[in-house]
Amino acid sequence: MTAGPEPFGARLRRAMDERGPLCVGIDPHASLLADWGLNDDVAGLARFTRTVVEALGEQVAVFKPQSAFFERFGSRGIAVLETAVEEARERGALILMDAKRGDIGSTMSAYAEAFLRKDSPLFSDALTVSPYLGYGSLRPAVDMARENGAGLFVLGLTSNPEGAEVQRAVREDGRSVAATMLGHLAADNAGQAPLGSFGAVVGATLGDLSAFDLAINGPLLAPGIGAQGATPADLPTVFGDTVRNVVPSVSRGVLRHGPDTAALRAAAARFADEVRTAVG
Ligand SMILES: O=C(O)c1cc(=O)[nH]c(=O)n1[C@@H]1O[C@H](COP(=O)(O)O)[C@@H](O)[C@H]1O
Repeated sequence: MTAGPEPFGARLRRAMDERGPLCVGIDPHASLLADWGLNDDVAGLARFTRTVVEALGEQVAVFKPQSAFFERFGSRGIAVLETAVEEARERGALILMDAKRGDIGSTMSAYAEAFLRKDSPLFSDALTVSPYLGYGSLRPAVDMARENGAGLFVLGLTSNPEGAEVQRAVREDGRSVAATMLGHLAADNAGQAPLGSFGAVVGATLGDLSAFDLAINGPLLAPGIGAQGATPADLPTVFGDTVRNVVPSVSRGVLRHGPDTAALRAAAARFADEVRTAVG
């Protein structure tokens, strides 16, 4: 029997150990393009993206390109994204595609083919997905991820205040929706070592979450650091004992230091140092 691809969770753990756990989001907002002296067009998008990948591709564990900022330029924007995925991989960074997909199971398998099948042009190490059509609707993506050594990050407790009305809603059995999603993730990660491949997105902005069991044996993506007001020092309060599984994510907080390569590297290094100090 031939061994399958190395699971995402194992690859992520190694990258976090070697490079530190920081994830830098590639979010080419029109306002950032302007601040960098670039036009809000495909050439500006390509220049911005290449600069970030070249500056940080050998420094950070994970890049999280935000698909919408590429999609807004149509097929030529997607081509820039494909190139970025390839160039980031050459530099050893993992790609978490932030496309927040979620649909009925039969359509979910098409999304899974687009992002999680090894021979797809947009094959990513992991994908953000929304479980709000029911966790079971994500099954084709879970299966495709397993087959291809990829992973998922499921929206659990998001960093924005509006998320609470759905995620903290309490079900008939007394459990919140978010707690239910975390339970499904723990089941999908059961028995995996050193870390499961199915993560939750849990905002670093949320304060004490001790009411939730975050011990899902999988990674916890923590956006909200930097522009949304959270800092690495908040991580122990939010994540408690699970803080070692946290992948802190920063987009604008790093990107606003560009286009100077040295300044981008220094900004990412500062966040990484603060994370190391906070997490130990
Ligand atoms: O899934 C995400 O990445 C995500 C989930 C969440 O709860 N909150 C959140 O801000 N994000 C994403 O994380 C990034 C945050 O960007 P900054 O606020 O610029 O660091 C954006 O790409 C958001 O879409």
